Amino acid sequence: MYLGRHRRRKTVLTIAGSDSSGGAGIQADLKTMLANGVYGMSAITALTAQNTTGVSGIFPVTPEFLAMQIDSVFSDIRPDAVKIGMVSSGELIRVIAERLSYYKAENIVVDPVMISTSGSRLLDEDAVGALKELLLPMAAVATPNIPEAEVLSGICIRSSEDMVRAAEIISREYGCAVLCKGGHRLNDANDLLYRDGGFCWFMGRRIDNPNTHGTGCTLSSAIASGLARGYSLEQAVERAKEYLSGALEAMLDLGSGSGPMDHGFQIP
Ligand SMILES: Nc1ncnc2c1ncn2[C@@H]1O[C@H](COP(=O)(O)OP(=O)(O)O)[C@@H](O)[C@H]1O
Ligand SMILES: Cc1ncc(COP(=O)(O)OP(=O)(O)O)c(N)n1
Repeated sequence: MYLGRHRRRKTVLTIAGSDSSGGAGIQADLKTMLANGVYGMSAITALTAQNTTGVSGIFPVTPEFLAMQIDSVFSDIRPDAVKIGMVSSGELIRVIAERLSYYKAENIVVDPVMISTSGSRLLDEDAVGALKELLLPMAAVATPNIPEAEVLSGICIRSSEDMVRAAEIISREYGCAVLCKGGHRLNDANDLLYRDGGFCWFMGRRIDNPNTHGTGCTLSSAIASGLARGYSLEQAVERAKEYLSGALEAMLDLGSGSGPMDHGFQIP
């Protein structure tokens, strides 16, 4: 029965790879978006065959088909934020940059995914250059983990001071805010946000859970959801870390490798 009432939700587009095991990539992004109160949409850059033990194959879409997906979304339901995850080639990155600048996309969160937890390389050499040159300058925030921040800044990170220095180099070079994630450190889960020449720490509680597949995808999608809903970057990061900690604390245990988190932990 039509009651004449219309609801509007904020919308987020994820441009990323599909993870057949559902813990990272597009699948993690859409679950995170639902749990964070936004309507999620997707443009798939590649299919991956993977599970908790590793990635056995990557099958990229053509540049034309990626453009078609982005056009289909923007021409109908304009996203309030865009999250970019795994993009395996420079050619696909160029398509994304061109289409997003054509549509003047806002609130772009770039997760510069390079290597999976299981150690598989998820992008080629040419893609790193294109990512730096084309995607980082469009980002409201980039969210490298420590190994990715090392590649992007060209310095070795061994301490929290190094995290600040790396984030500063990336931010100055590419003109975006940088959240350097500390999940790869052993004793804490503190992330560093560098923006406009200043920085602040987001102190996380370290959760003793070996199942961390997809933490980066989840965090960046939750940040994009917060930005779409009108939160400041700092508020969006704070809320995203809270959500991620809850998903880790739920202690889901699936698969024989590093398993996924419980994205639906708030659902009874
Ligand atoms: N064991 C953990 N306990 C709590 N937070 C964690 C843990 N591992 C990672 N995180 C958090 O997950 C997010 C993703 O970080 P990280 O694992 O470094 O990225 P990636 O998944 O891209 O490698 C960060 O906010 C980080 O602090
Ligand atoms: C399709 C796909 N995209 C991204 C990743 C990597 O996920 P991420 O959350 O950045 O990293 P980990 O927490 O798994 O290290 C992936 N595996 N697959």
